[in-house]
Amino acid sequence: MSVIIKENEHELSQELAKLIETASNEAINDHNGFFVGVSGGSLITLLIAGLKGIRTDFSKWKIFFNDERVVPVDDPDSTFGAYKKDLVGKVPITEDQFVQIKQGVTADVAAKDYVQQMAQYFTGSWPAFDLLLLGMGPDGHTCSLFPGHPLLEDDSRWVAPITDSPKPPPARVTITFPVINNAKACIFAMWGDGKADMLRRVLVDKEDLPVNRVKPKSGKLFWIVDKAAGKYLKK
Ligand SMILES: O=C(O)[C@H](O)[C@@H](O)[C@H](O)[C@H](O)COP(=O)(O)O
Repeated sequence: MSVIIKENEHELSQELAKLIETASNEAINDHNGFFVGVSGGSLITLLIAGLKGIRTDFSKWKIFFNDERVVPVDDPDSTFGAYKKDLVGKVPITEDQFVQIKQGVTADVAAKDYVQQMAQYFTGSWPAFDLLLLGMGPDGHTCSLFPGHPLLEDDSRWVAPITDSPKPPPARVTITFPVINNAKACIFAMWGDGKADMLRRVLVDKEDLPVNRVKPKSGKLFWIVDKAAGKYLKK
């Protein structure tokens, strides 16, 4: 595991972009495609800032959602809606490169359908993402895997529905831990004072929180944070 502390949000977004560029170019050289999972929340801001400057063949990217809210695309809560509004057009990525959840169905149906969609790109018992870009919530959740929730133990399916998410909106779909830990690399990226306490609990106290269950078998796990978020971490 590597913990990288950058001076500010700008440097953090540049570092994140550099790691994404390397992962993308390696994947494209290896299998002519880059399969990346993205999260919602504040990560999008970092990606908008960083991705513009990277040199890679964006047309080879297929972008999946680590989790997605079961709402219409034009709802302000839709993660795809946010990427469509804020990222498409600013970097050479088109809408159809995103693997979207099925619209107008329950979380259960959307989760099953998402597995079918993923199965068009991955073989094997678990999908092997080239990279997962993860966020951490203030309670230590990642994707839509929340502390104390039974989904933390789900090891039977690639994508699970959740209808009682403590972070609104309640209905979502999320990849499960076996999928996360089968990824070739995982990156947590975050900034700001608001993340500092939880980062201490996670990385210093090593509490049993969902984010601490992210242990990719590949061993490639990065935490990239700014000085404010990392203020309790040793240099
Ligand atoms: O649906 C979501 O909300 C996200 O996918 C979620 O998993 C996010 O990564 C964390 O909640 C952190 O969000 P922030 O970075 O906005 O705190």
